[in-house]
Amino acid sequence: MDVIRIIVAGARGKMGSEAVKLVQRTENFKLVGVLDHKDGGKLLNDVSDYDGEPVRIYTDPKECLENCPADVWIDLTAPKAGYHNAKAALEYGVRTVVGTTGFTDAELDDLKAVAEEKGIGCIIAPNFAVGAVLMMKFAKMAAKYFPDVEIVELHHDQKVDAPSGTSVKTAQMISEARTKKTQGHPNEKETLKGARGADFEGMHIHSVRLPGLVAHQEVLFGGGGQLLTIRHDSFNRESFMSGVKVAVETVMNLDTFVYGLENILD
Ligand SMILES: NC(=O)C1=CN([C@@H]2O[C@H](COP(=O)(O)OP(=O)(O)OC[C@H]3O[C@@H](n4cnc5c(N)ncnc54)[C@H](OP(=O)(O)O)[C@@H]3O)[C@@H](O)[C@H]2O)C=CC1
Ligand SMILES: O=C(O)C1=N[C@H](C(=O)O)C[C@H](O)C1
Repeated sequence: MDVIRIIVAGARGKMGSEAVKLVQRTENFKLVGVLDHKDGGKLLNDVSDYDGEPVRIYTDPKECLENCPADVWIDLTAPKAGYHNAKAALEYGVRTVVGTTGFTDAELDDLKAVAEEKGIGCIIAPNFAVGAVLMMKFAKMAAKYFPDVEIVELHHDQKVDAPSGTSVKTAQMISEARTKKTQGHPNEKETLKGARGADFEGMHIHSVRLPGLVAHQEVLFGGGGQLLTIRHDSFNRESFMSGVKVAVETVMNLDTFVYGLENILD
């Protein structure tokens, strides 16, 4: 098996530190550099419990790419940073696996254009947990029969983007199967702004942020006298790592842009 050289961006964060552990324990993955906000110039070993071969922390993506020859850039940072990092990596000819959420449609289109122009793989997955991918697929199946749907996503209170990337992806997948419909009473009025949540093509997305939570989502379908609830819970960040591993392995054989893990799972 060929060794896959990997840079992890956001390596000191909640997801990035799990990704570093994943790279460390996977036989043919090799950590060659990391990017983060803090401790630029130091070794990761000096500021975390990483005990693999020493790797340097960079704060500038281009400098990181120039100094750390890599096959794959894993990005787990923050909305704006994730976009700029992924673009820099693709322009440098490095394949990308992006878990960062909160991109605009224009940013996604731009990353797709750069990946296609360069002819290299780029996987953007708003959720790497296999259960969450199944939740989205089941929701799409149900939407054919139940056009009335509300999405409730619940996350820890350190999350900066709302609604979550997963809830937006869920709404996009549902809209592929759902007959367009504006839900609720036609004369509905909010007496408190935001009471009905975000509006995605007439579907509503509600974002809950509370300490103690990790990542959770319910998709509620209502029909005459019945309610179908599809729910997924991630109780820890380890739950995302098998998806990250599959994405890294798959991106090595891709020469195009993929949005959503469901497009690469069997
Ligand atoms: N696709 C998926 O399955 C999942 C995706 N996510 C997404 O992954 C991202 C990271 O989540 P999480 O780990 O919880 O967040 P954290 O805030 O814990 O980690 C983000 C890390 O990136 C660093 N960072 C932020 N901005 C920059 C920048 N401009 N340059 C360099 N480093 C930067 C942060 O540093 P500092 O703290 O110093 O700012 C931090 O170390 C989010 O977008 C989240 O939505 C999360 C879970 C699952
Ligand atoms: O920030 C998080 O934690 C998560 N972000 C992703 C999202 O926005 O959907 C994936 C997962 O829900 C955890």
